[in-house]
Amino acid sequence: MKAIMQFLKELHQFAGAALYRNMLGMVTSSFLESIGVLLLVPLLGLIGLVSLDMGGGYFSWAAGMLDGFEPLAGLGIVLGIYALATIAHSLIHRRVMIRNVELQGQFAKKLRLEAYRELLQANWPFFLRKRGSDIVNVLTIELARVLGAVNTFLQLVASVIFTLIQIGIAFWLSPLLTLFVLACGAALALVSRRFIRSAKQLGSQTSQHAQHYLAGITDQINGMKDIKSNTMELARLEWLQELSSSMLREQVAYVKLRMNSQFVYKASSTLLIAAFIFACFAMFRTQGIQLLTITVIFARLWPRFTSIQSNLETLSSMIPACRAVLELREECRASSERTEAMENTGGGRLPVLNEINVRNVSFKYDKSGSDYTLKGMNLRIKAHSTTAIAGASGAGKSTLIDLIMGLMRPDEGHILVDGEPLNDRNLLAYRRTISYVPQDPFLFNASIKENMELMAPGVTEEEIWGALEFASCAELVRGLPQGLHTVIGDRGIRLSGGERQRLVLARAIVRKPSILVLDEATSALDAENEYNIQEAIDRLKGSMTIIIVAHRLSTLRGADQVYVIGQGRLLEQGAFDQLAADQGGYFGRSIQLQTGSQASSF
Ligand SMILES: Nc1ncnc2c1ncn2[C@@H]1O[C@H](COP(=O)(O)OP(=O)(O)OP(=O)(O)O)[C@@H](O)[C@H]1O
Repeated sequence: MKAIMQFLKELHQFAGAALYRNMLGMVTSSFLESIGVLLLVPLLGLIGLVSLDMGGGYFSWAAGMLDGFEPLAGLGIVLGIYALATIAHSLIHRRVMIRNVELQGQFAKKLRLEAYRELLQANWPFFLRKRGSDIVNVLTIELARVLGAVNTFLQLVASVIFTLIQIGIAFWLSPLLTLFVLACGAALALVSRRFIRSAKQLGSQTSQHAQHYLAGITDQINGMKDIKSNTMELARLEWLQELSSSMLREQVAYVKLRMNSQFVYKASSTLLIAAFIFACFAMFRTQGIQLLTITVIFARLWPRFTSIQSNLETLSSMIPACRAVLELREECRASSERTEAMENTGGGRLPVLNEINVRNVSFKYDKSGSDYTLKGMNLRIKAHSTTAIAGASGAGKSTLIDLIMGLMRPDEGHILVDGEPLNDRNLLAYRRTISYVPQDPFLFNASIKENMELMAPGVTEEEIWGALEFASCAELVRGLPQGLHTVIGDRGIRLSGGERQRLVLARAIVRKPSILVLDEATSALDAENEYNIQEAIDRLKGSMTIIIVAHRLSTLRGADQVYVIGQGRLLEQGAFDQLAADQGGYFGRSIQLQTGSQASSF
C-alpha cells in the first residue's frame, strides 16, 4: 500500500485544492442522491399508503413537517424537493466526473513526463544494465496500471463517502438495525481480507507476465530474420503457447477471485435481508413503512460494501505495478548524471582547443569484480587532428570511446579536455560539441529533414544538402519519392545498411561538431562509397577533431596518429606508416592479413 500512497501523495501535491473541491462535490452529490430515499417516506405517507405517525423518529418528524399543509400542497413540496435534489445531483455529478477525468489526465501527463525525463537523465551505464523491453513495459503497461490504481482509489473514496452518508441516513431511520447491518458488514470484511491478499499476489503475476511477454516479443521481432532463416518458428511458438497458458490461468484465477468475493457479498446480503425482514415482522412487529425503508437502505448500502471490496481487490492487484514504476524512477534518480551544477551550465558548447588527454584511465563494467576492461590507458588526442583507434574485437575500443565522450566515468584516472577533467560543470557543454556515428546507425522514424533537424535545430535545407553531398548520399535522397521529406525507418522507406550509415554520417556533419567520432562508421559501405567518404573525411582534416575506430585498417590510413589496444591495454602507438611497417607488431601483422600484401602498398 506504501507504493500507492506515494502516488496519492504526488496527486495531492499536484492537484492541491482541486482534488478536495472534487471530493466535496462527490459528498454533496451523494447527499443529494440520498435525499430521494428520505423523501420516499413522506411521499408514501402523503399518498396514504402508510401511516407516518406510527413510525416514531424520522417518520414522526416527517409527519410533523407536513402537518400544516394541504395534502396536495404537501405532495407538491415533496416532489419539488425531489426534482430539485435530483437535478442538482446530476449537475454536480456531471461537473465532478469531467473534473475527475481532467485531473487524472493531467496527472497522467505529469507522471509520464517525469518518468521519461528521469529516464533521459540516467547515465549510460544504467542503460547498459537494464533490459530495454523492461523499461518499455514499465513506461507503458505498468504506468497505465498505476493510473488505473489512482482512478480506483478516487472511486473508493467516492464509495466510502457515499456509504458513510447512507449509514448516517440509515442511522436516523433505525439506529439499532443499522448497527446490526454494520456489524455484519465488518464481519464480512474480516473474512474477505483473504480475497485482497490473493488479488495482490495475482497482481504481481500479471506484472511478471507482462514483462516476459514484452521482452520475448521484442527480442523475437528484432531477431525475426534469425528465427526464419534458422527455422526456429516452432520453438518460438511453443514459448508463446506456454506463456499464454500461464497468462490465461492467472486471468481466470483473478476473475474467479472477483466472482467468489462478489458471490459471498451477494449471497450474504440476500440471506441477511430475508432474515431481517422475518425477524422484524415476526419478533419486533415492525411497521410496514419502516420495513420498506430499511429494505431500500439495505439494498443501497450493501452494493456499496461490495464495490468497496471490489475496489480494494483492484487496488491490491495494482500494487506491484506501482512498485515497479517507483523502482524504475528510483533507479533512474540513483543513476542520474544530471546535477544542479550541470543544469546551471546553460546551452553552451565546449570545443576542444588543444587536446583531449586520456590520463591513466582504468575502467571495469563490474564494479564489484577485479577484472578491468581498460587498464592504465594513456592517450593524447590533439585538437583538429585525426586519431585512429585499432585493436582486436573485444579489446575495449568502444569502451574507450564511451569514456572519451563522457558517457561513462573512469574508475581510475581522468579524461582531461584542455587540461580540465570532465566534470559536472563542463560535461554537457563538451558533449554538445560531439557528433557520434556508431556501427549500427539509428534513424528516427521521421522524414530525412526531421532527422537532420533533431540533431541540429534550425538547420537550413542548403546546409542539409551540403551534409548529404559530403556523405555521398545526396543522389540517393534526390531519388526518393519525396526527397528530403521522405519518411525513413520502420514505417517509411527502408534503407540498406550502407545507405543508413551514409545518412547518419550526414546527420553527424550537419551539427557542425568540434569532435567527430566514427565507431566502425563505414563498415557497411561498398568499396566505392567507402572511398568517397574516406575522401570526404580527409577533406575535413584540420577543421575538427576526428576519432575513428575501424577493423578495416586501410580506412585509417589518413590518420595523424594510431593507437592500438589489446585486452584493455595500450599496445602500440605511432603514425600509420610506421606501425604498418612493423611486421612484428599487431597493426603491421593485421594489415598484412587483411590485404595479403605489404603495408607499403597503402
Ligand atoms: N555493458 C557491458 N557490460 C559488461 N561487459 C561489457 C559491456 N560492454 C562491453 N563489455 C566487455 O568489455 C570488453 C570490451 O568491449 P568493447 O565493446 O569495448 O570492445 P571493442 O574493442 O569495441 O569490440 P568490437 O571491435 O568487437 O566492437 C569486452 O570483453 C566486452 O565483453
